[in-house]
Amino acid sequence: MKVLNYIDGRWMPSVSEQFVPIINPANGQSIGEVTVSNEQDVEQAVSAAKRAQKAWALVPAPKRAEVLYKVGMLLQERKEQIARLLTMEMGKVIEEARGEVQEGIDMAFYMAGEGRRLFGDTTPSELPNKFAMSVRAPIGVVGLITPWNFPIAIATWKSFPAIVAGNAVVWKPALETPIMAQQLAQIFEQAGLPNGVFNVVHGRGSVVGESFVEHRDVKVISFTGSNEVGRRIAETCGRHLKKVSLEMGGKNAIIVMDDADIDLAVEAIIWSAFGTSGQRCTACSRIIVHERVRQQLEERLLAAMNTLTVGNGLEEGVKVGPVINQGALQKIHHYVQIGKNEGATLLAGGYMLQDEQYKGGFYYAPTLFTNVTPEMTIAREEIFGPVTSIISVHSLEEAIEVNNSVDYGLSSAIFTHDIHRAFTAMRDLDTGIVYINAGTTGAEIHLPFGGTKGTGNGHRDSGVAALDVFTEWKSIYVDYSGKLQRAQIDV
Ligand SMILES: NC(=O)c1ccc[n+]([C@@H]2O[C@H](COP(=O)([O-])OP(=O)(O)OC[C@H]3O[C@@H](n4cnc5c(N)ncnc54)[C@H](O)[C@@H]3O)[C@@H](O)[C@H]2O)c1
Ligand SMILES: O=C[C@H](O)CS(=O)(=O)O
Repeated sequence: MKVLNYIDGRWMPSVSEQFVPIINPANGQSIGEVTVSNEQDVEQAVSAAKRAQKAWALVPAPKRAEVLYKVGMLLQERKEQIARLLTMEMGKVIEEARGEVQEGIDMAFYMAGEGRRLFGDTTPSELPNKFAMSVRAPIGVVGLITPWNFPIAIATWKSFPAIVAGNAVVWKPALETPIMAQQLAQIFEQAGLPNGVFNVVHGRGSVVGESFVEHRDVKVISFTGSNEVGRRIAETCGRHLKKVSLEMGGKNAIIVMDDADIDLAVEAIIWSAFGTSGQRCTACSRIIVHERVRQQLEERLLAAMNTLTVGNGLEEGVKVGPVINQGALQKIHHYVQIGKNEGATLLAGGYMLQDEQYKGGFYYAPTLFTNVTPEMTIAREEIFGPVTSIISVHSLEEAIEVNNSVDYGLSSAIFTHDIHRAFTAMRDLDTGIVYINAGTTGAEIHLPFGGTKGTGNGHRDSGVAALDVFTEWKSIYVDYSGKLQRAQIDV
């Protein structure tokens, strides 16, 4: 499989003529190659988008939405095929891959509906016979930069609202997962989106990403990825006074109170900590447990972890797939070493899986630490792998304080049957997403998605809030009095 750029409705290799292999993390084998672009390709894509956007913005929003309905139907038709490719390219197990494609389908229909709403406001004027309103106007060319862990869902969270609002898109997907970008571009092509409204440029962040962050005709950057890269992008956008939406890492926690349903909490922890091999921004990487139920939780958690099968995500019964590449494997293991050196107790895992059945792939055993303190590195930094840590507390107040003590603020959860505790946690947990009696993962696409503190810069993906990123408010006054009326003049 050869993955090319998609620019102005045409499939083309980069002018660089360079390709790199696409690696299946389950076995280390190449499943194709992808073109590696440079600044010239970006220039071409941005000019195409700029030309196309002018006409696209004039198409009425309900008509723009019709393309998204078609996109939703095509995604639905190809759900299984795309999900299988997603597992081969990124490694997540097939049931999760199907779930990710479903997120894209849901987002298509949801955002298509927004084409018939795209609400503005009417507001009474201060003056007689004068009408005042505000409308959402498209911004122009928007640049999307996305990670490899949700290579299709996150692209739909961003591109669908951008397009329905009348913008044109230039997208730089992660170089690890270009096949998903190709699938989405093919679907837009087949759905009849006019040429140039949706463009994909593959390449390295430091070249392609930076060059369109710097580009004067790209008016908005919507980025999802690591904190380090997000901060760099924000600095550049700041210099150019460019609007930027950042969705970055997390250090999410599940709080288990002494009145919790422990079996339910264990089920949620298993799913949130080890699903997608812990490579979710919302992954549960801290378990903050009331000391009275700590031992019970540890025992049941270990029992549940023993039932987890690690392997190729396409195989029946596999619950935990590989991590994305060798670099990720080394980074995860490094954090495990730090955890041990800083005095945490390793209860399970802590090693790479290298038996014959895992040959060539990038597999890490689901790992559980206990006796972790909030100051330890493994309790503060994003590991992005199947590693989670138990921190013991003595009260709800302490649990909330520990939850809030990290630099990130994406998702948190509490297990309790006490309505006072649940509502107090809902109010005081300093994260963009709070779950009561559910794990930290599993966001629904019609609610805003994003976080506080180091997780972002106040914008949100998903839900109607996504439209705030891709539109600008325009206030309009219509004076039908037939005379010049002046506001702000005292007569
Ligand atoms: N908050 C969220 O919504 C959310 C969702 C998923 C993943 N994430 C985060 O993403 C991270 C994992 O993804 P990753 O490893 O792909 O992140 P990353 O930051 O390394 O890369 C993200 C994207 O940025 C590009 N990039 C890299 N350097 C760049 C530069 N200098 N200029 C412009 N673009 C550049 C990459 O090529 C890629 O497309 C984790 O930190 C995870 O928490 C956040
Ligand atoms: O990052 C994308 C995921 O869908 C978010 S969640 O883990 O499902 O909440």
